[in-house]
Amino acid sequence: MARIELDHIRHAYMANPQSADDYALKEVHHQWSDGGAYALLGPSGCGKTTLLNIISGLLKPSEGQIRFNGADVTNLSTEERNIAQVFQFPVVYDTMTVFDNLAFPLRNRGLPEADVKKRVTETLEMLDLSDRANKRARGLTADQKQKISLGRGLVRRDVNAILFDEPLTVIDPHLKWVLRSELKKLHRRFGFTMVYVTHDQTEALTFADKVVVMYEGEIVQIGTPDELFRRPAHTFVGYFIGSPGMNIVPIKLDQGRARLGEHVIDIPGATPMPGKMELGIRPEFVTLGREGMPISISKVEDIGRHRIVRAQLADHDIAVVVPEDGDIPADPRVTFVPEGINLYADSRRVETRG
Ligand SMILES: Nc1ncnc2c1ncn2[C@@H]1O[C@H](COP(=O)(O)OP(=O)(O)OP(=O)(O)O)[C@@H](O)[C@H]1O
Repeated sequence: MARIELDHIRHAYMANPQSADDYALKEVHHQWSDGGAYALLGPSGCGKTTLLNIISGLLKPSEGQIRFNGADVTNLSTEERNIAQVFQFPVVYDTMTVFDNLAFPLRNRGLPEADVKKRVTETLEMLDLSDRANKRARGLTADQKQKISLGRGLVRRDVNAILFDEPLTVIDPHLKWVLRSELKKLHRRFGFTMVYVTHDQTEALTFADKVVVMYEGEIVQIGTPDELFRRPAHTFVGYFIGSPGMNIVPIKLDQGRARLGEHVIDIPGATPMPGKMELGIRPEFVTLGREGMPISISKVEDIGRHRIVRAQLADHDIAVVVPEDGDIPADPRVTFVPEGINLYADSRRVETRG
């Protein structure tokens, strides 16, 4: 398996790009560790597939260098990079048996038949396909075929990385959960370097050690699920991760205090900065009660374990998470839990020395 270094990578699909907006992938400069499980998460069109294809070798970046364990692979093909890939739709040889489909990449590399048998049998068991080993792939359901594709990616142990491009799209919801847990187990057992593209936050957060959040051609944060929740580095991360997303309200910042409309919120250590200032606070860190800033409630959604209160605070929409048995007073007010407050200047998080 390999450490993947992305050294000042940029990519434009057009010839002669002029400005940053002409790049589908703006500058990416990161190092991903050997054996890491990374999820590339972001909305449609943010550049996930572009970055994945650059790693796999399907696409040569307009600028920059990509290295595996220090060796430059920028000009190498996928084959030469020794990468396994699993795509959104199954890639399966219909006329071969399920067993032979999985054995194919191993036999191709001349692995002794006894090892082929051992690996394939193990992988079939993991994917719960053992009883179909000798059946032809033709006639299997779409999700069984996709399991074969996953199996073909996982059966090899010698690859530098396994790349997954929205691999569970065609899988039914229950099986999705099962396969995600299996992938996680496999990762722990074999220490594969895995890169997994998805636009589904649940999928990303349950699969990955590190989630790489992309937005408009940029990596805006790489973090653990907990870091993305507590300290979103960009307002987009706050909004995109979490359900509901982070509340983001414009503020004016003085030394140590933020003004939100006529309200004042103490933020020790905060200093005024140039740029558009915003305060971000997750609905879980807003306390509803009889003290604090008055809100007007527009809706209460009961979602079982807790309720989501939708309200206006100083003319801005906010969401508040209230425990199932929590009180909603007639004159509702809110306070912000200090540790849940994040400050943003032009959408980027700024540290306070509170
Ligand atoms: N072959 C191409 N030629 C020109 N533009 C492209 C090409 N492929 C992608 N793009 C553009 O590059 C940007 C990033 O696309 P990309 O497919 O990497 O995004 P994505 O995050 O994977 O989206 P999705 O989740 O919809 O697959 C988009 O604006 C897209 O229209």
